[in-house]
Amino acid sequence: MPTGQTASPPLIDIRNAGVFRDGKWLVRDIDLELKRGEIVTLIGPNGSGKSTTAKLAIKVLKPDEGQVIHAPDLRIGYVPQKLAIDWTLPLSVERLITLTSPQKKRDIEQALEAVGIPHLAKAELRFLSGGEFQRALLARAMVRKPDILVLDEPVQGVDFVGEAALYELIEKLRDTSHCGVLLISHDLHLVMAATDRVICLNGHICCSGTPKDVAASPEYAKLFGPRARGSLAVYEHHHDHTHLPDGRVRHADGSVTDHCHEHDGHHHGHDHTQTVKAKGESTDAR
Ligand SMILES: Nc1ncnc2c1ncn2[C@@H]1O[C@H](COP(=O)(O)OP(=O)(O)OP(=O)(O)O)[C@@H](O)[C@H]1O
Repeated sequence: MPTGQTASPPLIDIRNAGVFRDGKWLVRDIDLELKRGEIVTLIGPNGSGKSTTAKLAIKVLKPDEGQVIHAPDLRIGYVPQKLAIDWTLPLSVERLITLTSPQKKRDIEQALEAVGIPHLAKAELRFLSGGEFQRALLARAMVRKPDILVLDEPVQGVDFVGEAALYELIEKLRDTSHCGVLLISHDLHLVMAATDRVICLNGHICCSGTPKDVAASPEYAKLFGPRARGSLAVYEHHHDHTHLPDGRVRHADGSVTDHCHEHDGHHHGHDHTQTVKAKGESTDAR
């Protein structure tokens, strides 16, 4: 069972859903479950229906066939792809968080603390870096204490190092608040290793599975062609040993023992050294 996932019913259950607009199906045959503590990432080329699927998931769009079922009283934190903001007007981070609904000062402080920008409460949005701005948007979503966090391209305008840091933050938010996370990755670039499931869209679900499975799947390779080689990178923390499902421990040198070695450092999920594996290098995705 993936990290943090419980046997509870899904928070969101999309069954065989489709959206029909202007005489065509934008997406069709979408099946997707999101449980508490799970991270699901949607990937796919431009126009493949990622945002449409996310909007379907949060009921901003109604399915024209199939159904979308939410757990009772589901609270959603949504970080949209674009925000309609008049950038000529001064707008502080604090104000962004309270724009659509008032929030307690303590809750705002906690949300900013959780995303690592407690010092930027009064800062003007237009002067923030890309990474700081995305964190402000995350704080705005987290202040509502959501059951699920839906992030439509949370790393836009962020450089590679910042991107890895943001993925690490999202993983941490999932761990501390135990919410479910639906993540849309518009650039086929970096998929968080903490992702339990990747769903590759192309108007329908082209393939799905763990990041490694998807990177190695022929459907994925067919969809992205030569770009697939090395372009799906999986962001991973470096672990010097891994706990196997049967309780044994696999070490960095490949050996397997019943217990950790005395000198073993970090357990799975606690080492923040960053490594990135380009899956195309080790698979024959092409
Ligand atoms: N309301 C709408 N009416 C008609 N067509 C739409 C509507 N919304 C989206 N589309 C079309 O549906 C397709 C899927 O759009 P969507 O925004 O879901 O794709 P996406 O995978 O998120 O793309 P991108 O990576 O470019 O953001 C696109 O061809 C888009 O032009």
